[in-house]
Amino acid sequence: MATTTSLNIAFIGGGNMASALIAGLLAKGQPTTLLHVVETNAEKLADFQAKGLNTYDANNIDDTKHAIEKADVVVLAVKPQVIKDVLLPVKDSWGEQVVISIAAGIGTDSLAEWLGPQVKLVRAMPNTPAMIQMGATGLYATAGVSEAEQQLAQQVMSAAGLVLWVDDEDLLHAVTAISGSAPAYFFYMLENMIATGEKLGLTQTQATALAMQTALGSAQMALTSHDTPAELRRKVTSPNGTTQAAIEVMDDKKMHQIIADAMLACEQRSRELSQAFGK
Ligand SMILES: NC(=O)C1=CN([C@@H]2O[C@H](COP(=O)(O)OP(=O)(O)OC[C@H]3O[C@@H](n4cnc5c(N)ncnc54)[C@H](OP(=O)(O)O)[C@@H]3O)[C@@H](O)[C@H]2O)C=CC1
Ligand SMILES: O=C(O)[C@@H]1CCC=N1
Repeated sequence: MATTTSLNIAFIGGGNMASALIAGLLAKGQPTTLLHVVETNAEKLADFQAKGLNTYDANNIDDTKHAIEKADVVVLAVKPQVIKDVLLPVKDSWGEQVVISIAAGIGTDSLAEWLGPQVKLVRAMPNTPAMIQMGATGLYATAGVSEAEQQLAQQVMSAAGLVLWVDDEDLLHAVTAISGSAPAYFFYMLENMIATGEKLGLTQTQATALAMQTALGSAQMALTSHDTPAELRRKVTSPNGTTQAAIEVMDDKKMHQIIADAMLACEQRSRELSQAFGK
């Protein structure tokens, strides 16, 4: 089977998530000459062109079709709000390409209607740490996608980090809540820890270095330890000590409930996007 480095991969939409995935692919050795980006934004196109990628003006339907025709794999990386309008004008352009949609919420029933039922369709929910090959991606393949085509999609997305298949499309809403959107939860925690560190007298540089190294160390420890996160937490928490004082505030303010509510809101919003912008 072809490796990603011999595949033509086209991105329709060259924004934040496409840029993160492209960075992952480039780091894995994907030649720029085999990467294609279709975008409306001239500045973004110029940036990709300066890096040696092939670029196409999305305002020109023929240009978009040209990119699709060249590609073995096409990643749909536009906002859920516009994906239908992007796909319908190029419905007659699809051949053997494996199409990977990363649009949050938009179901394969809608996508198949806009692409045509013959298209080999995979949905993915990646996250932005893809940029440093530390991403986590949930994947779902529709019935018509062969084992080899699934492997192809997996190769493309695994350039970004961990990939994990779900066999029920509905679970992609949960994947969005636990990993797709979740880098933002951790960044939010870091932002606020750093701000409070400064209020406690540390410089911004000191607070940033200490908070970030602690996030990295904790994640690495949780990944490599035989202990569960709950056990690791207990090992930091001396009876009646400093950590207990902090955790008691989190418990009193029902932080566990805040985390659960936030993830449920995320999952629910993904379902709403599916209703609002699906067929
Ligand atoms: N960001 C994230 O962490 C994640 C995002 N996703 C999904 O990825 C998709 C993209 O999100 P994100 O990268 O954040 O969004 P961005 O807005 O950064 O990227 C979308 C890009 O598509 C461009 N665009 C708009 N219309 C068209 C068109 N007709 N043809 C081609 N390109 C067009 C936009 O240009 P312009 O700026 O000019 O409008 C923009 O550059 C979404 O569907 C989102 O749900 C999934 C997982 C994680
Ligand atoms: O916020 C969003 O809608 C996108 C999908 C997952 C992460 N970002």
